[in-house]
Amino acid sequence: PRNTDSFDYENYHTLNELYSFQDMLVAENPNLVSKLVIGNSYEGRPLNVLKFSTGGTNRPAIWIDTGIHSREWVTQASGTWFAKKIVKDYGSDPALTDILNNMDIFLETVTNPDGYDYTQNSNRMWRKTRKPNPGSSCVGVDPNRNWDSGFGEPGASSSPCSETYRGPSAHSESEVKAIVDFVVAHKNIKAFITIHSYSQMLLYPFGYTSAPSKDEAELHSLAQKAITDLASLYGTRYTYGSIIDTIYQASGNTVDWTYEQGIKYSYTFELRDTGFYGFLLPAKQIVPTAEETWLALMAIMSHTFKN
Ligand SMILES: O=C(CO)C[C@@H](Cc1ccccc1)C(=O)O
Ligand SMILES: [Zn+2]
Repeated sequence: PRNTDSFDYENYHTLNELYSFQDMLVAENPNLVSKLVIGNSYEGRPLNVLKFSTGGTNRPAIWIDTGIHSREWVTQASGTWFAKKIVKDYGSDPALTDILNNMDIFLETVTNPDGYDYTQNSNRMWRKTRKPNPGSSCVGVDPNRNWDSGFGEPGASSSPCSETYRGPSAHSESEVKAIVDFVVAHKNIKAFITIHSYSQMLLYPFGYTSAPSKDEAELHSLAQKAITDLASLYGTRYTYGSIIDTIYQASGNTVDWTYEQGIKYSYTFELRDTGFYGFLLPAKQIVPTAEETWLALMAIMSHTFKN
């Protein structure tokens, strides 16, 4: 595709196509979009983050990532659609314009590039990172168990061959450490949204413990509002609640850590579907999924801005 208008949002793309989309979007919108490289993957690929900013210095910010689990292809595709949506709506949608006149948005669309490349070329069902594990023939760490929050407690595996292997230590994976370092250095992130598929759920901390978060009531009611907005478009129904209550116990997960860093509005999305296609969601569902999810993201971003 020659530009982001002719990019085919209704299909899945190679890693190179997703990276070139990022560069095209920046080139087309130099006053709104820039690209940060926050680190490198194990295999040496840049970890690119799109920054949407209308000025200021270290403004309060919203973080969104997609594709931390590489096989969840509708998420990287949706993240790409979100990037274009932000550019299209700034200046025309009052709510988004208001947000971007006061806050920055950071969007990492390919959060596990090594894994994504592997799903494209070797194993479509790959989930983890691609770093070899010393003393094991099994490769990779689950990047949603590698965070320093309840790390190593029940809800993750100590076996390198497990899909939920937590890794040898917290933040051992460069793809995770890069985000940790970014969050710690930025100090002004107000919402952190990490996007997975599938199950159609909107989840908030905690996953490692059944103890409710201090903000449970607010996170619950905001989640309810967000999934109601989501459902208004195509009737897609989500469940919602704390991670441990709604899906299962999971330690060392992303939003438990971001919440414990003080980022109150920490959410994990599980996009379409509920298992009929699962990770192999047909490409024709990409745009409808992205459109409905955007409504939920706007609910969370607007609430974050107002609070
Ligand atoms: O990958 C999954 C499919 O997206 C399910 C997620 C469920 C989960 C979501 C949020 C926090 C911890 C776990 C996972 O096991 O890491
Ligand atoms: Zn996942």
